[in-house]
Parts: sequence; structure tokens; C-alpha cells
Amino acid sequence: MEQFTGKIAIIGSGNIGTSLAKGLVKSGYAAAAQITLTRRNIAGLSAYADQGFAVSADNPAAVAAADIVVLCVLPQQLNRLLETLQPVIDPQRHLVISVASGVSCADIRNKLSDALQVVRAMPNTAIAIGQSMTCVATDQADEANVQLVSTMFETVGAVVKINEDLMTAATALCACGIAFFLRAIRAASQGGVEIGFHAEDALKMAVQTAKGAADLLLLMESHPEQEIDKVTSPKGCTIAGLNEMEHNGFSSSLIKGIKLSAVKAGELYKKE
Ligand SMILES: NC(=O)C1=CN([C@@H]2O[C@H](COP(=O)(O)OP(=O)(O)OC[C@H]3O[C@@H](n4cnc5c(N)ncnc54)[C@H](OP(=O)(O)O)[C@@H]3O)[C@@H](O)[C@H]2O)C=CC1
Ligand SMILES: O=C(O)[C@@H]1CCC=N1
Repeated sequence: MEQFTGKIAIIGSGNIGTSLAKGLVKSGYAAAAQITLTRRNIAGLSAYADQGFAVSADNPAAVAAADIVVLCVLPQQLNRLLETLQPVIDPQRHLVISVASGVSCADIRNKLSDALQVVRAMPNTAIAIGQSMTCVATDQADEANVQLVSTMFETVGAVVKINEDLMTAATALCACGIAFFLRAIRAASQGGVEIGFHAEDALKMAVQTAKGAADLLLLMESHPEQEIDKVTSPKGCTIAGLNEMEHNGFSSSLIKGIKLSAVKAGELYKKE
């Protein structure tokens, strides 16, 4: 992988911003000294300053010194931030990457500059361990910039390029989705406690079982039902448990939850 030679400003260095920064350095994509992390309360970034990152509360200065600007604030924090960045944005120099849910490339251009290159990325919290599922989309940025963003996020997991109109769907399935799978693992461990295991053992067993299930699909490239068929012995205990879960709405509740999250993801940002 080619190392990025320019400067990166991560504006709004909370969960996602700091995880991205760590991933970029760990993978060798950029050195910490090439990355400026901003937030209003920079005391919260002292550990990153110790690791060689530049940290600042001055967003315009960080942007003015950067080639790539990654917007990692909450959707409701974005408009006020963009107002302060508008004077220092240079469409000839800057590539803007936004991870904000429900904010389109056009929304950002409208606040900054019509000529600006904007690419959206939707990672999930597994970015912290280099296992994110990140969806990347744009409306009118150059292919070279989309590729640059994809390469950047490939340092912290898998990347799929999608049409921008599917970004809220990607938010629900992948970004929110990690919480859905985590809750499923938690519920499985609680079931494990009821049938006899100590909580710690039950959680460990549930986690490794979930990992095995995901890896079966990833490594074998098979369909979930194909793998389920291998577990469900005729008249056996798996099909009894599985059908009981389905009678109680297991698949249906996941589908309904994902649909509601997708609606909500589209409503998070209020255009002003
Ligand atoms: N969490 C997730 O799983 C995912 C989140 N996203 C999106 O990523 C974005 C960030 O989410 P997340 O990291 O969870 O949120 P966090 O609240 O953890 O991070 C946001 C950060 O922005 C900082 N911030 C707020 N306003 C400003 C400002 N004006 N200037 C500089 N920094 C500012 C906050 O720090 P301070 O208050 O000190 O300024 C905070 O650290 C959101 O838009 C979200 O939709 C996308 C995919 C997954
Ligand atoms: O819940 C949220 O709004 C954010 C966006 C996707 C994941 N977390």
C-alpha cells in the first residue's frame, strides 16, 4: 500500500474520528505527524498528542493546513461547523470526506463550495480494530478521489462503493448493524446463563460462536441457509430452537429494526 504524503485533518475526533486516525497510522497509510485531530474539548485528545498526532481546537487552521478534511462531527453539529470552515476551504486543494449520517455531498457543497470534491464514507465501530464495513459514495467527485477514499478506509476494514442514494440504507445495515449483532450476542449469552453457564463463560461461548458463523460465510462464501441446513438435524434440537425464535419474530424484528433505522438515518440532519 502506498503511503499518503499529504496532511489530513480529522474534524470532530470522537469515536469514529480517533478510530480512523489510529487505523491510518497502524496500517502505515499515514504517520501520526501528518494527521491533525480536532475537537472543542482538546483535553480529551491528550493521549493522541502523546502519540505524535497534532491536536487542536482550531478547525479553520487545521483545514487550512490539510489536503484531506474528514468531517466526523454529529449531523446536528455539522451546519455550525461548516459555516466556520467555508472561508478556508479551497476546492482546488481540499478533498472533503464526510462520515456524518444523513448528510449528502450536495448538502456539504451547498455550505462550502459548489466546486468542492466531496466523498461520503459510512464506517462502523469495528473501525477501531481494523474490521470496519465501510460504504463509500459520492455524487460528482472524481473517480480518483473515490479510489483514494476507498484505499484510505481499506486500511481499517472492508470497503464497498455504493450509490449515494443507498447511504442511509448502508447506515442502518452496517453502522447501526453492529449494535444489532452485538445485542444478538448478548441475548444468546443470557440464554446461556439460563441453561447453566456462568455469565463470563456464556459470553465467551456466544462471541466465539458468532465469530465462527460470520467466518463460515466469509471464508466459505456460502449462504446462511446453506450453513443452517448443516446444523439442523432432522427432528433435532437446532430446528426446534430456530423455529421457536421465528415464531417469536426473530427475522421479522431484525428486518423491521433495520427498516426503521434506515428511515431515522435519513432524518438526522436538518438542512438550514
Ligand atoms: N458511532 C458510529 O458507530 C458511527 C457514526 N457515524 C457518524 O460519525 C459521526 C461521528 O460519530 P461519533 O464519532 O460516534 O460521535 P462522537 O460524539 O463520538 O464524536 C463527535 C466529536 O465531534 C466533536 N465536535 C463536535 N463539534 C465540534 C466542532 N465544532 N469542532 C470540532 N469538534 C467537534 C466532539 O467533541 P467536542 O464536544 O469536544 O467538540 C466529539 O468528539 C456522526 O456524524 C455519525 O453519524 C458514522 C458511522 C458509524
Ligand atoms: O446511531 C447513530 O446515529 C450513529 C450513526 C450510525 C451509527 N451510529
